[in-house]
Amino acid sequence: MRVHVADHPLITHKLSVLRDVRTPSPVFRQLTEELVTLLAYEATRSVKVSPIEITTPVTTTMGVKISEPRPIVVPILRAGLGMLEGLVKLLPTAEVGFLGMVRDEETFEPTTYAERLPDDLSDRQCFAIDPMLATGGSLAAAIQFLFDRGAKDVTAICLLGTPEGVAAIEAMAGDRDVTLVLGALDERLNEKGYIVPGLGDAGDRLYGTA
Ligand SMILES: O=P(O)(O)OC[C@H]1O[C@H](OP(=O)(O)OP(=O)(O)O)[C@H](O)[C@@H]1O
Ligand SMILES: O=c1cc[nH]c(=O)[nH]1
Ligand SMILES: [Mg+2]
Repeated sequence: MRVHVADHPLITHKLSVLRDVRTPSPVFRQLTEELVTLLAYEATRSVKVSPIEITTPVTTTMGVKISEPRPIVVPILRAGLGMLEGLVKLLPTAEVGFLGMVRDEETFEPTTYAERLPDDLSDRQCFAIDPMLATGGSLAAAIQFLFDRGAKDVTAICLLGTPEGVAAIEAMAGDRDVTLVLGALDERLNEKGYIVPGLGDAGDRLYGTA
C-alpha cells in the first residue's frame, strides 16, 4: 500500500481552521471542499489518461484525456459527501457511486446501510472519500466492498488519519493496489474512538447536527 501524508502549508493552515471548535458548519463545508481539491493533486497522480490530438490556434499537438472507462468516485456517507463537490470539480467526467456507512459508537463496528454502485468495477479506477480514518473499520469495509465488486485499484482520500487506521487499511489491503492520501496523520485514537487531536465528528460538523 502507498501512503501519502500531505506536507504543504496551505493544507496545514486549512486543517487548523477545520480543527477549531469555533469554526461553524458553512466554513467547515467550504474548507472541506478546498482541502479535497488540494489533496486530489496527489491522489489523482496515477489517473489513467490516453493520448489525443488537439488543434491549438497555432498548430496541432498531442494532449491527453482521462481514459475510458471513467473513474468512479465513492463518497462514504454521510461525511464523505462533504468532499464530493471538491473532487468532481477536478474529475468532471467521473461517475459517482455511494456507500452509506455508520459506525457503532460503542463497538466501532461499521454497518453498511446504503449502496449505489455499478455491479462490475473491474477496469474502473476507484476513489473513496471520507474525511476521517479513525479505527479504519469503515474505510477498510468500503475498500473491501469495492474489491468484492471487481475493483483492482483503489485510492482513498481522508483529511485526517491515525496510525491505528493506517495499520488497519494496510492489513486489509495486503498486496492489493491501494493508495491512501491523508491531509494529516494525527497522534492517536482516544477511548471513544475519536481522532486526537482530530476535529470531532466530521458528519456533525459538516451538517450542523452536533
Ligand atoms: O475509522 P472508523 O473508526 O470506522 O471511523 C471513521 C468513520 O466515522 C465517521 O462516520 P460516522 O460513522 O460518524 O457516520 P457519519 O458520516 O454519518 O457521521 C467517518 O466519516 C468515517 O466514516
Ligand atoms: O474523530 C472521529 C472519529 C470518527 N469519526 C469522526 O467523525 N471523527
Ligand atoms: Mg459521524
